[in-house]
Parts: sequence; structure tokens; C-alpha cells
Amino acid sequence: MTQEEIIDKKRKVDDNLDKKEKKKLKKDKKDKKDKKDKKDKKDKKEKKEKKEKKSENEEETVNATSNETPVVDAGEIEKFLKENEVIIEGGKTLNINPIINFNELTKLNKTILKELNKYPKPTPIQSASWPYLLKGKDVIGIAETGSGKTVAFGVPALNKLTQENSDNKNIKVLIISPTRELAMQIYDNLNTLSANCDKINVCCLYGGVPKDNQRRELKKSQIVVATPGRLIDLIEEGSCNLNNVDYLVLDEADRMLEKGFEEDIKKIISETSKINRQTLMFTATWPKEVRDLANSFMQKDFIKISIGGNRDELTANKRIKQIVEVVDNFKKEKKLLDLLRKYDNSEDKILIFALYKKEASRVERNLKYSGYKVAAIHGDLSQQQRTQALNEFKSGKSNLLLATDVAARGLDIPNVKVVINLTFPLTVEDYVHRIGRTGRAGKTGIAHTLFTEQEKHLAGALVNVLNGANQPVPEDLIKFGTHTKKKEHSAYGAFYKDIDMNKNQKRSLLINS
Ligand SMILES: Nc1ncnc2c1ncn2[C@@H]1O[C@H](COP(=O)(O)OP(=O)(O)OP(=O)(O)O)[C@@H](O)[C@H]1O
Repeated sequence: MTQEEIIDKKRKVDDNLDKKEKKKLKKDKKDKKDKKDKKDKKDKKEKKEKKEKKSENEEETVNATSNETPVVDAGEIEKFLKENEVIIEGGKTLNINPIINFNELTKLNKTILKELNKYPKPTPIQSASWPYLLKGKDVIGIAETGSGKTVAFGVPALNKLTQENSDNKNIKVLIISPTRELAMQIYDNLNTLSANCDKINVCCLYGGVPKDNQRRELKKSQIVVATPGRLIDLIEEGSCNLNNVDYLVLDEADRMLEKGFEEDIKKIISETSKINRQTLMFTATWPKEVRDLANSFMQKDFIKISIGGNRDELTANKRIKQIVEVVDNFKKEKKLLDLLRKYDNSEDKILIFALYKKEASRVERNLKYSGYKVAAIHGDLSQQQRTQALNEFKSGKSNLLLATDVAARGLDIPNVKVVINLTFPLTVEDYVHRIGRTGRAGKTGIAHTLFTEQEKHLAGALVNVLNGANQPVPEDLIKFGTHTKKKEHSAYGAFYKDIDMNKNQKRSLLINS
């Protein structure tokens, strides 16, 4: 064999060896892949089984929280859902029953339950939202004015704190309100509900009063009820830390998400816990302009609960008799005196709404001049004057209250029999909230509205609200046309109206809150 032949043979042997090696390597690789696929498949299966088991457990937890003893039968639940036109959307909504009677709340803290028992039974929004809230779900709750939404979001918050059972002095629960007076009212409600719960402290932060006391209260409170302006002030100076807040409520949520508040709310929410935060939004009106922004703050599987049918449509409380009169603008104040002669019997309370604070001051003066004992609440008054006016109206010391839209939302004043809209608000949502100061907690009431040509762009939306509540629609109103002008997502509503046009808007928002 020549040298060349030897080299050639060696190369062939090497090539063969290479091929074998490659083949072996290929086989090894394939085996490895098969093994990995098999393992992945097994892991996936186990994960799936685990997940299914977890969700089964979760369902059990819900039932344990809400209906450990199933005292309500399926027929009664069906009847409840139908009668109250309950719509539940989103998330895993199956197998969760509403809590129709308080005695189904077997796991609820006993002292809170005792407080609740002063009511005959939960209101529909309480019945429908509690099972989800007690389970830690994010909820958007939309129900008519005066239907007990404060207790709906308040009870699960308090219960959560009693379960945590710690001496924790961190702020865990934050409730944001658009007005000072509403913040104070929510604070009072939570204090009543938690009166006998040891170690739960609530504090209320709002503008127009000194900060010292609020700073002190903050140090020992787990629950904070606040208006945005003062809250941001206290955060920025380092007196308020929201990092541990894992239960966040926007009351009057659509108002809080409007342009005037949007940036403040984004800032406040960014300060709260990012892990496992439960976010709640409650209101009586849910315009589509705020829905995307609202959704961006919620967990993916949040639940939306509407009571009284589809509340994406603007809906007024049907127990309120709505009377709308189309009048000449310059005749309104004389007409108001006629209405007071008609409705004022010195027993029932009457709430009169003006649009601008200057208008409110003027009308207040004129009414006093005409001999009426009237209290007034608007943004030109000091906080002390506002609080005093509201207290006088609540106690019955004065049975007339003249207000701008600072009093339009949330205020729960007993026995307001009549709401008079001297000047129509800037939005029909505000109209629904204003008239909702009467007819609360199952009662009836009257809303008498003076409508002028200046508001004709809102005629269509108002006609829809009247029709939706089976109320008479005056011919004069239809004459303005039923075209509804699209509402813009911009600065409007209570605060906008109440501002001094000489100041910039942001500053005015802070002053008012
Ligand atoms: N289960 C209940 N049964 C009867 N009354 C209740 C019940 N829960 C709360 N209330 C009462 O209903 C009234 C209205 O409650 P609340 O102010 O919370 O209404 P709301 O739905 O928040 O109204 P708004 O939309 O105007 O803010 C209050 O006086 C409250 O004490």
C-alpha cells in the first residue's frame, strides 16, 4: 500500500467514525428532546390539575365566606336577581350567590354584624357585591342613589382589618371622596360600623382646616378617608405613606375619574401597594367616558355589578317624582318663591341647587330678605361655615339649604322631601346625583327642575332619564330636540362650577377639596 493509499484509507475510516459520531449525537439529542417534551407535558398536566384544584378551593372559600350554611334556596336567589335586575359581568361569576340575609354572613366579625343588624336586610348592592368583595375581588358597583353603597364597600374593608388582627399602624384602607362633606360622612359611617372593633382607627383628611390634627390621626390609623387635594399635600410633605394600602375605594368613582381629578387620582393610586391591591369603584352613574381609565386601575378579572338593569344607561332613582318645567331664565327666581310656597311646610327639608357660587350667595340673600330661614353651602364659604350650614340643615334648625354641586353627590341627609333645581347642572349625570338627595333608602321624594333654553343641549339626555324612570316629559322640553350632545371628558361638574374663574383650575380644585 502506498503512502497515499494509507492516508486515503485513514480518511475514510475517520469519515465513517465522524458519521457514526454524528448519528450518535443526533440520537442523543433526539432522546434528550423527547425526554424534555415528556417532562414538560407532565409538568403542564400537573400545573393544570393544581390550578383546577385551586379554583375549586377558591369556590369553596367563597361559599364558606358567604354561604357556609346555605339558608337561602335557589328559588329565592333567582327571585332576588330578577326583582332587583342584578347584572354581574366579568371574572369568574359562577357559583357565587348573593347574600340575601345578614345571617348568611357567618364568618363576618360579630361586632360588625351586630351593627349591621340595625337594618332589616342587606340592600341589593350589598347583597350582590359582598361575596366578591369578601373574596378579595376588584369590583365596580353601580346602584341608584341612596342604596347603601357606603356600607357595601365599608363592611368588607373593616372585616379584612379585623381578620388581619394585628397592631399594625400602617394605612391599609384608603377611601377617596370628591368632597369634604362626603369624606366626613363616610368617616362617620365607618366609625359607627367599627365602634366596637378594637384597634381599628379611621381618620379623615380634607382641605380647609389645619393639618396638625390630621397628621396626628394619620399616625394611628389603618383606614383613611380623604379628598384628593389634602391627601396629596400630606403625601408630598411626607406625613402620609400609602405603600401598604391594599384596599382602595373610589367613591363617586366617575366623578373621581373626570379630567379635573384624573391626574391626582393617578398619582394617589401610584402610591398604593402594587401587590394584591383590591380596587373598588362605586357610583350611581357610569358614563362611558371614564370606563377605560377605570378599567386600567383594576385587576384583569374584576367584577362589574349593576343593580336596576343596565346602568351603562344613565338611570335615576325611580321612587323620585321628577317634575321639569321649562321657564324663561329671568323668571326663575320668582318661580322659586312660588315653589317654596307650594312645598315649604316647615316640616320637610328642601334642598335648592344653584349652579355658581355667586348665584348661590345672591339667592341666599334674596331668600333671607323674603323671610326664609335658609342655610347655604358652596365653595366661597369657609369650611367652618360649610359644616355649620350642613349641620343646621341636618338637625332641622333650617329646613332650606341652598347649595352648589358640592352637595350634589353622596350626601345622605335624612328627610329631604324636595330637591329644587333652580339652575340646571352642567351634566345630566350631576342632575341624577342632585335629585338623588331625596328618595333615599327606599323612601320617596320630589325633584322639581327649572329648565331654560340655555341648557337646551342637555334636553335630549334629560328626556332619556325622564323616560327611563317613567316620568312625564313636558312638550316644551321635547321642542328643544332630543339630540344628545356628546359629553366631553373634560373639566366640568361640581368643582369646575364652584371655582373662581380668576384662579387657575388646579389651584381651585385643591382649595375646594
Ligand atoms: N341594609 C340597609 N338597609 C336599610 N338602609 C340602609 C342599609 N344600608 C345602608 N342604609 C342606609 O341607606 C342610606 C343611604 O346610604 P348611602 O349614603 O351609603 O347611599 P349611596 O348608595 O352611597 O348613595 P349616593 O349614590 O347618593 O352616594 C343611609 O342612610 C344608610 O344608613
